[in-house]
Amino acid sequence: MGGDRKRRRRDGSDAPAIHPRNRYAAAAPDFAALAELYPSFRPFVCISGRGRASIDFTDFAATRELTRVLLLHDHGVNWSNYIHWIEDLLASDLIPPISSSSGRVRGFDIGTGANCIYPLLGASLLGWSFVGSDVTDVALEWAKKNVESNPHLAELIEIRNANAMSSASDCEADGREAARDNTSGPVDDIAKSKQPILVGVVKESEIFDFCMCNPPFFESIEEAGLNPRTSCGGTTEEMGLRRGYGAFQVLKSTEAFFLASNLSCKTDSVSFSINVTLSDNPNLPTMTYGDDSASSLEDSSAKLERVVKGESFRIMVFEQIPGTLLIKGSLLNKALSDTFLSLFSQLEERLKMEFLNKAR
Ligand SMILES: C[S@@+](CC[C@H](N)C(=O)[O-])C[C@H]1O[C@@H](n2cnc3c(N)ncnc32)[C@H](O)[C@@H]1O
Repeated sequence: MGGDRKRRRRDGSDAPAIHPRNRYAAAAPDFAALAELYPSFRPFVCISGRGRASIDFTDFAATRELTRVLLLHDHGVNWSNYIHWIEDLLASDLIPPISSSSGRVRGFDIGTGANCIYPLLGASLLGWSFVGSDVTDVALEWAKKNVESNPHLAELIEIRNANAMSSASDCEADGREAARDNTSGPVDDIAKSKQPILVGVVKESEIFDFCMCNPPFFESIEEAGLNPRTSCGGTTEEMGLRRGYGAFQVLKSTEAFFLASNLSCKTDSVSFSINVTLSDNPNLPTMTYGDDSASSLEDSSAKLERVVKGESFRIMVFEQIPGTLLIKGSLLNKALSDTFLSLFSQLEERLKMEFLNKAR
């Protein structure tokens, strides 16, 4: 069974081909084996006349349990816990019931991310409807694509650009304000510069049963790096390198970037990670990329002269969800925080230039 296979629908059209890197491209999930392993899934599995184990895909409870065991078994994730905790809260006396006109639970996911994971899970596991907001173009674009590629859930999920919504409502508010009083008062710069979260993003008269959010949100990679116990992911994790570029290509480009800076790299192509060691007496970086990056690499070489020996940081490339590669840097030596942040942001620029520009 190859990844190029195309199934014919009953109406004669081609069903969308399964992506070749989809974990089920070569072999569909083994329902019998899953039933052996997960007793909760067993009642939904039936054996056809030809001895094939399957489930009734029109049964909501069966598809819900299948989603849960596949996420757990094949992806090692219990993402659905978050959704089930909300489910428990809604069923408890802590939150008064809200009767929406549709009778459907409706949630607001602040910062839904490129994966849009919670709206997708909430809609598929429990039939809830969602508004998922975000502020970065890449997250918004991929969240929409992820919703569109699940047409059975698309009706239930709306993706909202928090920036666009709130600037529209700011304009309206400013207009109203100006009409009332055309002597403008002092502007609160801090409030203006903050990104909107709910005000202006939630529409007037909209009602939600709950609002959820999976922080942290960082303004910049520097801010993310302020906590020495966190790996330097933040906005970079949402960089979203597109399909068509494998993790291996990105790993190799990352390695080339560090080698060009005369840094020593230990690349592990099994775990898709690179351990980078800064020398205490580095040579000037050799330029392999365009002249435009010369000054920034020279800056970093000046910084390198002040640094210490030993493995300094680790870069990992991984695919968190199909279609989005994440590049994560972890600082191994706290003393190198400045150098790490500087090199990591140069790497981010480099990879964006190489992979995002090509993909446009
Ligand atoms: C840690 S990620 C969470 C992604 C996803 N919800 C998850 O749990 O995997 C945080 C997300 O919040 C977004 N974000 C940051 N500030 C925001 C704001 N003011 N409103 C909406 N989204 C925001 C970021 O762009 C990022 O996609």
